[in-house]
Amino acid sequence: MQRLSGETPVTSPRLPVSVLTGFLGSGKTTLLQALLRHPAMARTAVIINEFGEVGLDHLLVAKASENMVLMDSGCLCCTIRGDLVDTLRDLFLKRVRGEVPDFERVVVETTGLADPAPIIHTLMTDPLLAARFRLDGVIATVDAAHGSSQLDRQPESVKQAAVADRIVLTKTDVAAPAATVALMKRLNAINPAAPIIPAAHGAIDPAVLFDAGLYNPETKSPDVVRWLREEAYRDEQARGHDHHEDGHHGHEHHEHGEHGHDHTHDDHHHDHEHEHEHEHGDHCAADCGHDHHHHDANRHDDHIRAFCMVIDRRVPWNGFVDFMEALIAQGGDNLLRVKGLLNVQESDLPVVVHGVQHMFHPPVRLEEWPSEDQRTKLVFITRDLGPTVIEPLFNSLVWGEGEAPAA
Ligand SMILES: Nc1nc2c(ncn2[C@@H]2O[C@H](COP(=O)(O)OP(=O)(O)OP(=O)(O)O)[C@@H](O)[C@H]2O)c(=O)[nH]1
Repeated sequence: MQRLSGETPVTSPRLPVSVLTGFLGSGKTTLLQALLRHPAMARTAVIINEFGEVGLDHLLVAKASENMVLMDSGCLCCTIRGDLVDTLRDLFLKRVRGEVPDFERVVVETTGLADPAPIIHTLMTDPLLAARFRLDGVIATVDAAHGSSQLDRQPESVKQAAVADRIVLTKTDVAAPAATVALMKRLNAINPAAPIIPAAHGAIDPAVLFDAGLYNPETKSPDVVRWLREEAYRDEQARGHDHHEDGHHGHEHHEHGEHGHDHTHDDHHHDHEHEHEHEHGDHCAADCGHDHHHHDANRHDDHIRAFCMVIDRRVPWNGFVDFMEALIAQGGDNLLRVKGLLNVQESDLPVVVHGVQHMFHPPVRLEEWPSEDQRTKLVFITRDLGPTVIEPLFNSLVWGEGEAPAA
C-alpha cells in the first residue's frame, strides 16, 4: 500500500470501467444482449471473450476491425485481444484516432467461473490504464433459481457477490418468490451495501448498473457517502441481531482505554458480529425459502463477515499502512473488499482507500469532507477473518496498544 504522497488526482477525467461477473449460466450473456440493444448504451464499449457467445448477428451494424463491431444502438462491442490491458489500450488509441465512436464508458464481461479479483486488480493498479480508465464498479449476476445452491457449493459465487457494487438477480420469472426473498436476504448479509436489482431476461434500466464508483458524474465530484454506504453495514448488523438466533449478534460496542491510556475522548467504536462456534442439528434445504440462518459448514457465505469500524481519533497514515500491510500478509486472499474514509493526522482533508484482496487502489485525498461527520470509517467484507482478529491488529499497529497479534 502506498505512502500518502502518491494520491491519484481527484478530478482526472478518466473513462469509467464496469466489470460484469456472475456464475456460469447465471445470465450474463442474456443481460448483455439486452443491454446492447438499449439506446442508453450508446457510447458504451463492451469487452467480451467471443462474439459467438453473445449472438450479435441481428444487432450488428458494422465491423470496425477484426475484433470490434458496432451495434445499431451505437454501442461498440469488442473481443479481448491479448490481455485486458492491451485491449483497453488499443480501444483507447482507436478512440483518440477517431477510428471508433467516442465511447464514454466500458463494460468488461468476465467468464463464468472466473474470479473477478484479477481484473479488478488490473483496473485498480495498472499504471498505464490508470491514466485513462478508472474502475466504476462490479456488477454480479446471481440466478434467483439456482443462486442459493451455488452460494452453498461454489466459493467463487460468494466471492462474486461479495465484491459486487450491484447485484442483478436474474431468472426471477422462474424462481419461487419465497426462495427469491430468502436469496436476497442472504446476498444482503454477504454484501450489505450493494443494491440487489431483480431483472428477468435482462430487463433492466442500464442507468441503475453504472456510476457505482466514488465519482458521481452528476456532481462531477466524489460522492463518498453514497459509495461507502457504511450505514448499510450497520443496518445489516442490526438485523443480524434480530434474526440470527444461532449466535450471530450485530451490535456496537465502545472500547475505553483498557490499557491505562487516557483514551476517554478518543474511543474507537466497532460494529461487528461476534463469532461463535456451534453444533447444528438438521436443516431444511438451502432453497426452502424460510427466513432462518443456516450455519452449515458447506455454506460458503457463513464464512463471510461484513462489518464496519468507526474510529474517533485521527489516524496516523503510516500506522494505517502498517495495519493494512499486516492484514494483507495475514489474510490478503480473505480480505474480499475494504473501503474506507480516513481522518488522518497528516492532513485536514479526508483520504479514501479501496482494496480487493491484497491489491489497493492508490489512496485518494478528497478536497473536502463529505459531511460534518469527520470520523474514520472502514467497511470490510472478509472470509474467515472477523473483527476479533482485525480490531486488535488495528489497535496494535495504529495505536500501539496491546500485543501485536502474530502476522
Ligand atoms: N427464464 C429465464 N431464463 C434466463 C434468464 N436469464 C438467462 N436465462 C437463461 O439461462 C441460460 C443461461 O443464461 P446465459 O445468459 O447464457 O448465462 P451466462 O452467465 O452468460 O452463462 P455462461 O456464459 O455460460 O457463464 C440461458 O438458457 C438463458 O436463456 C431469465 O431472466 N429468465
